[in-house]
Amino acid sequence: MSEATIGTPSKLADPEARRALMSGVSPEAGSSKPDPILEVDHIIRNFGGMTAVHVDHLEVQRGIITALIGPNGAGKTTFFNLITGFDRPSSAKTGAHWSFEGKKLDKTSASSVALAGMVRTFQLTKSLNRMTVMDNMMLGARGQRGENLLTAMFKGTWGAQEKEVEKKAYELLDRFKLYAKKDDYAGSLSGGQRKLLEMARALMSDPTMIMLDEPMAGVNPALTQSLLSHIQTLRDEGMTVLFVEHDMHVVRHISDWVVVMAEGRIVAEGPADTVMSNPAVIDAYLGAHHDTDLGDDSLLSDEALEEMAQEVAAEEAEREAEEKS
Ligand SMILES: Nc1ncnc2c1ncn2[C@@H]1O[C@H](COP(=O)(O)OP(=O)(O)OP(=O)(O)O)[C@@H](O)[C@H]1O
Repeated sequence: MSEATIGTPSKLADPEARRALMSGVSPEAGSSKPDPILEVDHIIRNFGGMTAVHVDHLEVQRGIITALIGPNGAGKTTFFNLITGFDRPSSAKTGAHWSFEGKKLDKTSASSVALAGMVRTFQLTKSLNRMTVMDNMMLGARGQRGENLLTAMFKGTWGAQEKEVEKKAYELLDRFKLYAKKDDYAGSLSGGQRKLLEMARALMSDPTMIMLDEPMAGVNPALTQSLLSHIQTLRDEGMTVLFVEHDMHVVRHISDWVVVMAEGRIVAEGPADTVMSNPAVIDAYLGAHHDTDLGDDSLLSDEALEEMAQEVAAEEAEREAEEKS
């Protein structure tokens, strides 16, 4: 089992080791993983008569970056909400189960999920915008593994604890290039800096797995590279990363494994290239009238365009021949 420790490289920092680890995994929805950190069974969420999520089985491999993709409305955010305890499955009483590090999380509150080591980033809300960067970081510690800290306050050991937490906050702000902004209001940060703060804040609780909901949304190109390398560094230090992202170039660039959702269900899994050429995945995106660029620029090559033109011409010729006969 690999431990996520800042600064210590994991054996999965080696791309070859990651490829070898996942090479035996079947690229099918719900496939078994060599060492799953998260296992989900029979999670269904209905809103009125509509089923937003219906996941029969999913395993997330420890120590790698897994992307959760799918067209708009596929159920990705609802699924994140369910497994992190921010929503309850409609199937709670009919067999919904999920476990993290082998520990059952059914019926668990969001704070207990975070306490177990699975944290998600949150967009900065209005009230968080009105707080300083440093206060946001301190809240990260309180909101996540806060019980210990609150107990410490009452026991009078708060001072020592707070210093330790402050030290960690400074280290993370330094690492995410936000130290100079520590006394600024979070609301004054740029889109990319806010994403960095969301990530840094989530790390205050020393998670084993971090869940990122669209980490690149609203980030300018200059900071995109920095965010991507932060995510890769976390993985290289042993953390498990699960992220939702619409930008397929980003998905192809950093994912070790991709899980595809459509209409609430997992429809495919596998390495990015395999998944994005899977007809079921292309259908899911086209069926959702989604004009997402699947990030494969070769699809736009002259040869590909020529091939498409030839196919169209052949179909037309066939139709004309049928009409004449
Ligand atoms: N609280 C709610 N009440 C009713 N319907 C909801 C609610 N939350 C989500 N839905 C519906 O559930 C479906 C899945 O939504 P969800 O936001 O999880 O999809 P998504 O894959 O995250 O989409 P996007 O990529 O656009 O963010 C959608 O049809 C959405 O309208």
